[in-house]
Order: sequence, then structure tokens, then C-alpha cells
Amino acid sequence: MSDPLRLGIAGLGTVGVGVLKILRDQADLIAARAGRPLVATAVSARSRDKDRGVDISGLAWEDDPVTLATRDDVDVFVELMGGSDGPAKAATEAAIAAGKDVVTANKAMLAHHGQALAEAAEAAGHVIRFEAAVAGGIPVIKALTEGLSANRVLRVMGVMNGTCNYILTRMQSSGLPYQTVFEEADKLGFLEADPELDVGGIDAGHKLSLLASIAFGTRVDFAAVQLEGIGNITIEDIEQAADMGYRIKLLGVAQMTGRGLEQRMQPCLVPDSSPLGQLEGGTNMVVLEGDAVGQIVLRGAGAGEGPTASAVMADVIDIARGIRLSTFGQPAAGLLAARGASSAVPAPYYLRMALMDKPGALAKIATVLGDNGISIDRMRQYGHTDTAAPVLIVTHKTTRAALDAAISGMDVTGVVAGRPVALRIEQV
Ligand SMILES: NC(=O)C1=CN([C@@H]2O[C@H](COP(=O)(O)OP(=O)(O)OC[C@H]3O[C@@H](n4cnc5c(N)ncnc54)[C@H](O)[C@@H]3O)[C@@H](O)[C@H]2O)C=CC1
Ligand SMILES: N[C@@H](CC=O)C(=O)O
Ligand code: NA
Repeated sequence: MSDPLRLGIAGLGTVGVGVLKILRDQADLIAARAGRPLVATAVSARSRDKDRGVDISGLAWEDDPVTLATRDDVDVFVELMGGSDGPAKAATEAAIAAGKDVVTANKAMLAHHGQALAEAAEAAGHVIRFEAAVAGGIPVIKALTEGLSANRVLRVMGVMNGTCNYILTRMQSSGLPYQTVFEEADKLGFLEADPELDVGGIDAGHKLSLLASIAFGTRVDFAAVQLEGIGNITIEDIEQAADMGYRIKLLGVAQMTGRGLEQRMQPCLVPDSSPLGQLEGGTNMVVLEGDAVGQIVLRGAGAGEGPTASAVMADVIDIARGIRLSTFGQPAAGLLAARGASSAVPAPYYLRMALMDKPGALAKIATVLGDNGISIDRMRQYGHTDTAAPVLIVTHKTTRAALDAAISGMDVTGVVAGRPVALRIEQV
């Protein structure tokens, strides 16, 4: 058997500990599959003495992850600290400069710096792999870069943030309001240190931008992702959507349109009988559509110690096997910047608003919609109070631009209280 592949692991939190446990528990199986043993030689974390449930006494310790990344006894630098900049980026750059391959779970770093890091690594003949960064344990990067490599990808879609899916499905099943369920998720330890990364759609947007780059052969462009979080979703919306046969999901969609690359991460209505509609709790689902293969649905754990470490280890094993794929599925230097197109593809929309109880109010709304070329598919009034009547409208297909123009027009009529809620109904 060949020499061991030596790993330097920076970050011994949820994922880092999971990686050490797999290395300890599956050493023989991995060596057989990789054709050589895999060993951790050195580690780095904030606290050396913390009890993590794994023995690190036989491993070299480095306080500074940059020093770890450049050690002579490290072949692969495994970055599991997190953060888009700071030590994660500095250590990854140092590892590449020192001639190491890199495996990371860090979607934030790659969404912001993936192109530059990939170009640097590839110019130096090294690889950066990141299966764990998108949908955790689901092998979606492998599916795109390997299994579907002969396809023109038509659309990539998915629920990629488990915390948001937990919050939305828990609101649905319990009837509890957003704030209560958000606090529950916090107590369960689901939320990122900055919860806005989860509920603001940012974490999921990072993941979508990485998938879009691989799927469409373009440079990662997180800034072009149209982002909308779940913070404004009310129990009323969840119940009204359910009444019409839909579920609300924080859904990511990337597709190449005639006007450019559309990347959206936003709450959408999807049919409750669809695989995405049926997705419960903290689970992730990614739907890939290729011209030759048709539709593929991947479902599984997008986070957690075991699932995320499983994906990290799969990348490390590929490196041990001598598999040297480009970071984004084709040489990074040749990737082109995509023209961004926001919501170019028309769709039906769900619109909920509180209408003043004034004669002709509904007619004014219908006129504004008509003036913007939007026709109404369904409409209902419910829960009438003394002063306002909630109104629900489902439009026929329209563009987001036309809808936004109509919403501005409604403002001027003076018959709508507050800003209407507008959610896209996605064809999945
Ligand atoms: N936890 C999960 O289920 C998933 C995590 N990820 C990603 O994996 C990475 C790690 O996540 P977790 O393990 O959850 O984080 P964590 O917060 O549990 O652990 C982070 C580790 O990095 C260490 N660290 C942070 N800054 C450091 C520094 N300057 N020097 C040395 N060590 C430092 C901390 O001491 C800690 O050991 C992140 O990029 C995260 O986004 C990706 C998918 C799922
Ligand atoms: N906060 C993320 C963790 C994994 O990426 C999530 O909830 O999915
Ligand atoms: Na994955």
C-alpha cells in the first residue's frame, strides 16, 4: 500500500470532530477504498484543552491555522473553521502557496473568494474540493461534476438551508407564529451564530451561487443572487397557501435564460404533493435538471456532524485516489462572468394584502393589476374586520418587474394598508 495521505485539520467544531471520528472509526475501510491510509497529523482550533470526545493527544497542535496549513507533514489542508475572510481565507491561501490540496466546508468563503482561490490552486497544480459546503452530506457537487458531466444543465433548484425548512414546516404543523418557532430553533441550537445568515437566505444563497457556477460553467457570482429571507412569512401566509394546495419553502433556483443567468433564493409556493413540498424539518433537497438525463432529486441531511464529515471525507478520499477535478468542474481561469438576469422567467404569484373597507377598493386593485398586464387567476376575501378586508389574489404568469410596478401602483390608490406580500409560485 502507498504512503499515508497526511491531513492538517483547522477547526475542531461540529464538522472537524466528525472528520476525526470517521478517520478513527473507519480507518481500514477508507484505506482499502483509497488505496492508502489517511491520517490526521496536525490540528488547530481556538481552544486546545476542550473535551471534544475525540483524542487529539497524538496529533501536532498549531495555534495558528496558517502555520498548520504550511507544515511539511501536511499534504491536504482541511479547512473547517468557517467565515468568509479572516483565518479561513488566509490559511487556505497559505496552503495553496505551500503546495497543498485543500478540502473545505466553507460556503461563505467560496461564495466570496472561490474564483480567486480556484485560479490560484489550479495555476499551482492543486485542487480545492468542497462537497460539504453545499447541502452537507448530499453528494450534489459530485452529481453535477461527475454524474451529469455530459449534460447541459437546464435548472438547479432546491431547499438548501435546513434551519429555514425547519422553521417553515414547524409553523405549518404547529400553527405557531414565526417569532415563536424562530426562538424554538434557537434553543435547539439550529441557528448560525449570526441567524441572519440562515433566515435572511444568505447561507442558502452562498450554496446556490456555488452550484450555479458548476452547473452553468460561469464564475461564482453571489452578488447576483436575488435574496429574500423568510422573516416576513406569517402563519396566515402558510395557512392560506396550504388551503390552496401549496407549501412555502425557501427555494433556490438557478437557470440560464435568454437574458442571462437567473439566481434566486426566496420564499416560494410549491405544490404540496411535489417532492419539495413534502420536504419536512431540517432536511435538504436539490433538484437537478439536465437535457439528457431529465430530472434528478437528491434528498438528505444538509448539516450535522456525521453528514457533513461524510462529505469532507469523500473529497479527501478522492484526493487520495488521485482524482484531481477542477474546483468548479472545469478550469477556473476559463470560466466567464455570467450576465445576471433577475426573475426573467414569468410565474404566477400569490399576493396577499389588507384592503381598506371602501367602496370600489377591489376594483381599483384589479385595475392596477390590469394596467400592468397582470391577469387574475383566483381571488378571495376572508376574515373581514370593521376597517380592512384581507384579500388573496393568485395571478396568472407575470414577471417580478410587472408585479413590483403593480405593487407600487397599489400604494398610490390609498386602498391598501401596508405593503402586499408577494410570493412566487414555482413550477417544480
Ligand atoms: N455544522 C454543520 O452542520 C455544517 C457546517 N458547515 C461549514 O463547516 C465549517 C465548520 O462548521 P462547524 O464545525 O459547524 O463550526 P464550529 O463553530 O462548530 O467550529 C469551528 C471550529 O473552528 C475553530 N476556529 C475558529 N476560528 C479559528 C481560528 N482563528 N483559529 C483556529 N481555529 C479556529 C473553532 O475553535 C472551532 O473548533 C463552516 O464553514 C460551516 O459553514 C457546512 C455544512 C454543515
Ligand atoms: N445553517 C445551515 C447549516 C448547514 O449548512 C443550515 O441550516 O442548513
Ligand atoms: Na454536499
